[in-house]
Amino acid sequence: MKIGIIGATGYGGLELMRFLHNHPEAQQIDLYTSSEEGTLFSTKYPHTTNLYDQPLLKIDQEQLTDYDVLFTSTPAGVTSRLLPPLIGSGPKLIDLSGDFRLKEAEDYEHWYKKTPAPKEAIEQSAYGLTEWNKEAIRKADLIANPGCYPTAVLLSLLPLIKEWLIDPKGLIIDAKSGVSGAGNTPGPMTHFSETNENLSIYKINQHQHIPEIEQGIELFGNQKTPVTFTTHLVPMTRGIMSTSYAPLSECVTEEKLLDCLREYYDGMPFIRVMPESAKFCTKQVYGTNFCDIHVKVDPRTNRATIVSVIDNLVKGAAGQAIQNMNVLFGLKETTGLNEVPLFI
Ligand SMILES: NC(=O)C1=CN([C@@H]2O[C@H](COP(=O)(O)OP(=O)(O)OC[C@H]3O[C@@H](n4cnc5c(N)ncnc54)[C@H](OP(=O)(O)O)[C@@H]3O)[C@@H](O)[C@H]2O)C=CC1
Ligand SMILES: CC(=O)N[C@@H](CCC(=O)OP(=O)(O)O)C(=O)O
Repeated sequence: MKIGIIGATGYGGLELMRFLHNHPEAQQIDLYTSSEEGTLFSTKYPHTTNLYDQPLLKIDQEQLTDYDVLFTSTPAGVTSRLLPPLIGSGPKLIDLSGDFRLKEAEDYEHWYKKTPAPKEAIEQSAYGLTEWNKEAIRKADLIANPGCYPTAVLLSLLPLIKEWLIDPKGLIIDAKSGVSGAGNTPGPMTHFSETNENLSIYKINQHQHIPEIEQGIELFGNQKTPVTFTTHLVPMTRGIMSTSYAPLSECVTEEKLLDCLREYYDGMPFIRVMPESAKFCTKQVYGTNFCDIHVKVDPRTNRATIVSVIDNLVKGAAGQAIQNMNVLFGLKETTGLNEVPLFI
């Protein structure tokens, strides 16, 4: 397979390369830049010496049709312009940004404060939450890879919402992310002296993933409701923990919730519904494409606490993107993604 990566110098791009390096079908990987044409990748990132000693290429729209797969891992607002002319021109397009995730262009404009992609392009894209949308992914030329937080949130809640075991109307989702979620451009929020030994809450009621989560609940859980979703920045590099507090439907027990999750995700290699005795933390999925889920019921309040963890850069970005590539090309979903978590 001939693969191109646009945004290769960013965190998502780095993770794509790390996994594609060991992917048996990846024969050629070209790396594109908008700002550092000609620079050797390994000069920019010395940890890739002898692995990626190749110059970064200038983005040339005509050359891009030459690939089997083109990954784009760029800031919001780039691919809404770059990709529409490429749809159906040859390569399968897998976009890690938020530009094609929201089916209503007005929602994108409202939450991202940017001009949306053309409506026809949005309609042609498939939302890449792999475990829930495989049929559409297989047929699509453009995959809108999900956001990191929505991946963790939706994977843990959708089976329970779909089966009416919890009531999404009373749902409160409390999520925390490591700093790499903000990408590789340093800013006031990610500066070491302001993140180290600190905990911040941010974008209260304004996070761009709120409409994506609500859309996922409607599309796959068949229920339309606004949700409360709040994000926090934790002084760690990788990882997302999503903790949801959900009112239970009548006579629902912890066992019933666990059975539902286990049944839905039976045979799905990256979803692990963890036993009660397990320790539960972000490091148990560090560097891998796993999403681990843990559930507890409080009979006193009749609420469930539903927790999930992912690595934001892997299942939340590059790993899920490669999982989608595997689905698109009829490969085993785990191809190139068989990592053991880096726990210590
Ligand atoms: N970090 C995360 O955990 C996750 C990120 N995402 C999304 O994935 C995308 C990439 O994120 P991330 O890798 O963290 O971001 P980074 O900021 O780390 O990297 C983005 C890269 O995009 C390239 N770029 C910037 N402007 C342009 C442009 N105009 N045209 C082409 N390329 C451009 C830059 O490389 P160069 O200057 O060399 O062109 C840069 O290295 C974002 O949309 C992000 O929201 C999604 C899920 C999780
Ligand atoms: C820690 C941190 O800042 N995380 C980012 C994740 C953004 C992201 O990856 O989302 P999009 O692709 O939808 O832009 C945030 O909360 O905005």
